Amino acid sequence: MSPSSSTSANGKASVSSPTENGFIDSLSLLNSEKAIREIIEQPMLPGIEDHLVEFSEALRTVAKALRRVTEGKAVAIAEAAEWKRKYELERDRYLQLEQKVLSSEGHCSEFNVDKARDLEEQTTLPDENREQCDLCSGKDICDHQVLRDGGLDLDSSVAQNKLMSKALFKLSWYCKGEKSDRHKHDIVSFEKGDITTAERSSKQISLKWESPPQTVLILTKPNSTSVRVLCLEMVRWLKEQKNLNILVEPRVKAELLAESLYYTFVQTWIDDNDMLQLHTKVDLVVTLGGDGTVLWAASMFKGPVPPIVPFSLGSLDSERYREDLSSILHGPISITLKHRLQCHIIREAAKSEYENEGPMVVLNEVTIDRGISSFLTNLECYCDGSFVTCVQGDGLILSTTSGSTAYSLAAGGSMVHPQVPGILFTPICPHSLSFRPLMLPEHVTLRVVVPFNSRSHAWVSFDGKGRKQLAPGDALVCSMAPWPVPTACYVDSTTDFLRSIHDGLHWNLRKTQSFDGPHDP
Ligand SMILES: NC(=O)c1ccc[n+]([C@@H]2O[C@H](COP(=O)([O-])OP(=O)(O)OC[C@H]3O[C@@H](n4cnc5c(N)ncnc54)[C@H](O)[C@@H]3O)[C@@H](O)[C@H]2O)c1
Ligand SMILES: Nc1ncnc2c1ncn2[C@@H]1O[C@H](COP(=O)(O)OP(=O)(O)OP(=O)(O)O)[C@@H](O)[C@H]1O
Repeated sequence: MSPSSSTSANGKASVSSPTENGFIDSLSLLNSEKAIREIIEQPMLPGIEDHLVEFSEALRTVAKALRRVTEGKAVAIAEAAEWKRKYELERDRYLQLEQKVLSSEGHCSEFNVDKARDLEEQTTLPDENREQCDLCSGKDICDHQVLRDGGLDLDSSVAQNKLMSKALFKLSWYCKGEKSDRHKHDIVSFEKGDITTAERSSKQISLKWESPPQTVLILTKPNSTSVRVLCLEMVRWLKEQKNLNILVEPRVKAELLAESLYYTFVQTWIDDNDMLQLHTKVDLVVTLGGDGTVLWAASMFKGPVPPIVPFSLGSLDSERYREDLSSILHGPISITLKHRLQCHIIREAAKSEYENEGPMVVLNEVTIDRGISSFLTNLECYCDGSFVTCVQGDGLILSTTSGSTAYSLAAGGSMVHPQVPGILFTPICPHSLSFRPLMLPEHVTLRVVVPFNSRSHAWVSFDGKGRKQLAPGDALVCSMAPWPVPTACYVDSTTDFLRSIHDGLHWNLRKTQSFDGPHDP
């Protein structure tokens, strides 16, 4: 039997002989256990601890740098999308200009509504019959060629007797009865050393159709009998009186067909990819339901959104839909451009940028909260790279101004007119007496990070939906989306806003003080 060995606190090995006593095996075991404990407890070799600290700090710096790069990429992707949008707008404007030039040169001089209708019929002919165009002899570009039916794979059982091209419209800004085609931003001038700001730019926006709208998407709140009845009526009226293409969700198409085979003309889409093309086809979206249905409608358009006409059952008179829709289809329409936020989730554990998530686009707000965890959230917030604060409480709401009357309001945020561009920064039940809500300008990028020392995960939700978990090290990056939601007004944006806070929220409702009683002398 070989001698057993153990290591003492000073690191030297001690050797016991098996002949020393009969308990040698258990003794050596006890000795080795003690030795291991001593090794664990003894201080490290001088310098090693410092090296380890340095090494872990270096690793953390590298991780931070990598995360910054990924976040930078997310912002760059959002910027690229914005540039693409600008390019497409510019290209469309150029094509329209070209069309105008051709018209003035006599190529398409008789391009009017009737001609456009004739043209629609021609374009439904097979390709070989479409070579010659009456208006431009097939040589030049007309609107109908640029915009004619593209990717959307509409229900093939439906006879499409009309061309699905987008109606053109123009926006103009009004102020005190004056009209202007250009949206004047606040410009600071300093003529002769005096600083002045230009005319206020917050004006009522008016949308004027340049060609008649042809396709209406109707979205309805599910499981509501009054909504279903109104939808049946409205679809029939829009088809028979206005001769429009009608699109509905697959669920609604099934409901309509279950009601009557009369509704076979109603169109729908087949899969989610088709849904992504809707913005290229739809001229107008009508929602039948409440605010949640408007949020649903906006969520269907990740990019540009067609004008939305909300019919709120219960609160507004849906009986008047014929007059309201007639005047909207004729135009001009007063609209509110409701801003949206775009969000990306940057995962700490992501091995490549493709594992990050986004953009998610919200009309009301993005909320980061503690979910089912009973611990305080611990959220580090940065605005364009500057540290804002650490939110310790139930969570944080980043809200648009049109969402300021929703969850942000319930958490103590201000109500803000929807045409004010900005991002509301509203804590949820902060565990501090001095945490007041903030409002930041629309051009900032906000970053909310769950720090590594957070006791729990956080949860993020988008307009109250699509909950996702944020692990320590994960970040949410949020900025203003380039695609607002144009919403038709009943009167104008200010009157509608005030009406919604009076009627919907009973803002500052108080019994009027009686006249009798003490008066100032
Ligand atoms: N404590 C709260 O107030 C609270 C809590 C969770 C969610 N919400 C809100 O609910 C929204 C989701 O709405 P939903 O309809 O899918 O859920 P929901 O059916 O639970 O409706 C929530 C309520 O919020 C109202 N609402 C939604 N957007 C509004 C807005 N911009 N202005 C005024 N009121 C608004 C709706 O009319 C509805 O009454 C979220 O975006 C969030 O703002 C509020
Ligand atoms: N077309 C739809 N498909 C699926 N879900 C929808 C659709 N339209 C609305 N919803 C969902 O139904 C819920 C209720 O909708 P909505 O807010 O319109 O009704 P409401 O709560 O009765 O209205 P109010 O705003 O008056 O309280 C929302 O969560 C919304 O996301």
